[in-house]
Amino acid sequence: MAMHAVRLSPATQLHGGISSNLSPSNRKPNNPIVRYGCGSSKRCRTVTVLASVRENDANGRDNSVRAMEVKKIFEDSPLLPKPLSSNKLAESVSNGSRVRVAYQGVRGAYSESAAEKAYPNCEAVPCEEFDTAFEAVERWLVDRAVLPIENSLGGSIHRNYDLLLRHNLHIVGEVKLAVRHCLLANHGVNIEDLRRVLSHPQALAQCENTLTKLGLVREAVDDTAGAAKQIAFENLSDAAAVASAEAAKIYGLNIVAEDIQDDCDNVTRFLMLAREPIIPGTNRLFKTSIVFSLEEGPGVLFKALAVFALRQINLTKIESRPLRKHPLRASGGLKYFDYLFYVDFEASMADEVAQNALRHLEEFATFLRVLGSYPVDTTML
Ligand SMILES: O=C(O)C(=O)C[C@]1(C(=O)O)C=C[C@@H](O)C=C1
Repeated sequence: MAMHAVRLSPATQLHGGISSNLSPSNRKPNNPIVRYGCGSSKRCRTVTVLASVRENDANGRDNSVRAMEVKKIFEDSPLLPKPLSSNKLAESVSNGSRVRVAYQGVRGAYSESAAEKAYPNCEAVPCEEFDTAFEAVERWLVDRAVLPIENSLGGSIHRNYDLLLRHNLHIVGEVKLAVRHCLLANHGVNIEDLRRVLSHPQALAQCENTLTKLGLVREAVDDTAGAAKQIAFENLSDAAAVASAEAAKIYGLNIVAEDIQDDCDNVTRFLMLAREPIIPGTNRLFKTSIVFSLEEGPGVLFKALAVFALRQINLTKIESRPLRKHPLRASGGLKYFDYLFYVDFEASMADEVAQNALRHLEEFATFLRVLGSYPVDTTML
């Protein structure tokens, strides 16, 4: 069979709107339809792409040509927006009608789902780096940024704690997302063919047991959907991606294993960030996130945490990070590591008891900043 040109079909579809002109009878068996688009959002358009690529692979024809053509489809498609990079931020133009939410990764990343859960109907804007997502908010190009901060299996996403401090955005909400990982490979690739697995380090950590059983060599990439895209782009036959079922749809991959995370209860918590804080309320359950540093000495952390215990305020999270601007402190001829403590507690800044606790903490903290006071996501409790 000759290599068919891979082309974008004019049959561009609008979900729930303009219908496709590609009837099932047009679909010749040697012209399988690969769909690139999102299936979850009703407003999202789906481009139908005619491609003969699978047959060509099976017949051992030139895979590099196939890979280049598939790559071109992705690059040309206006429906898979290129992630923003810091030097291309100005290219991000708003149509003005929907909340724009920046996330790190490419289409199909869990962060995109988190943005959609927090702001249904939002325009999710992919960014190459977390810094770009922050910058996009700071420069008024988008309204919000979404940031994964911790996972029930993999733990804290440390770098993102550091970013919270480096930038001056406010936490205005949180979202907890059930993360169900799949192993995605190109069609025709079996689980026994796999040698390598690509994904975000957090996702790899969350599937540690399964990946070890399968004896796969881990390769870290920027995000789960980016891994899926790479598998498809490069038409890899010895590698799979750990990513979502949604990413499989978008990048035309096959799900070779489902629910591969080490525990079925796998939840990632994301933070929503904005230029302005929200006005904290008392009408529902609120949480407040703070960061502080302390002098060195016996019992200082105990004293700091006691300001909450004394007032019956529940702590939900504590994380320590190096104080990077001043990582070492000399005292009594010794050098100590210097830390920042990030604490989340269950109270609103509108509660007097929370204000009193922070006033008390200020008495001995060398630095204190409130990162945000925001409603608790109770949908997963
Ligand atoms: O790579 C993605 O899809 C992301 O959205 C990032 C991320 C993370 O940083 O934790 C989000 C959710 C999952 O825990 C795995 C990866």
